[in-house]
Amino acid sequence: MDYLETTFVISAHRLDQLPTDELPEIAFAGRSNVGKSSLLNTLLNRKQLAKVSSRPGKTTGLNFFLVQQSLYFVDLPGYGYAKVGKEQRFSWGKLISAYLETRKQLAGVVVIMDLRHGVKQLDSELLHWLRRQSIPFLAVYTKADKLSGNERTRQAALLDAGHGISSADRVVFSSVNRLGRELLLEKIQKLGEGSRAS
Ligand SMILES: Nc1nc2c(ncn2[C@@H]2O[C@H](COP(=O)(O)OP(=O)(O)OP(=O)(O)O)[C@@H](O)[C@H]2O)c(=O)[nH]1
Ligand SMILES: [Mg+2]
Repeated sequence: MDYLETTFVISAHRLDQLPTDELPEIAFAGRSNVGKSSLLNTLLNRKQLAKVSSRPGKTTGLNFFLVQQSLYFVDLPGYGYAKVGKEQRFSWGKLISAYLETRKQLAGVVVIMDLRHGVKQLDSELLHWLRRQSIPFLAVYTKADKLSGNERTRQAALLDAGHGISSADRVVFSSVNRLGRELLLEKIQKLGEGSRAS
């Protein structure tokens, strides 16, 4: 799957701005600066469709991309970035959790983590919460280009064990060399087919 027809639809800052057509949605979540927007661009084969920045806190709304006229990819603001004001952090958090909690069309969440880092508290909390809510998810360990083959295997095993994730439910990925892109697209398609709305 190389070219995916995609259009940017809306950057929503309130739930009443979300699309009303009831297509399934796949949300992309993770710590600030982990590479969510880069991953979306890599999946969609577009350079700067989702805005990328080396400074954390780039994505601020729920950004909806319509893919192949059939589902939405939703780029979420990152969590865990200390330098945005408390108030802004709180309102993002509220928006994201309200969205994840109430959205019927949400088919699943792709949870993106940095392959170089160990288990992070906020990622653990999100994964626990998704399990409790019975929201299907996929884990992605990104920035794999920064590690050698051996280190990749070791780090992936550490994250699997730390988060209780089976190797079939995660993808080792890189937006720089596109490692894992095909596998992730396949898994996302499966996630979309199990939509809560259908
Ligand atoms: N080496 C490497 N760098 C990456 C990769 N993915 C993202 N980056 C870099 O990481 C930084 C953050 O990328 P973004 O895609 O903006 O991250 P984000 O998670 O969307 O960030 P927020 O929207 O601020 O939460 C940028 O400098 C990217 O170029 C990757 O796979 N490998
Ligand atoms: Mg972003």
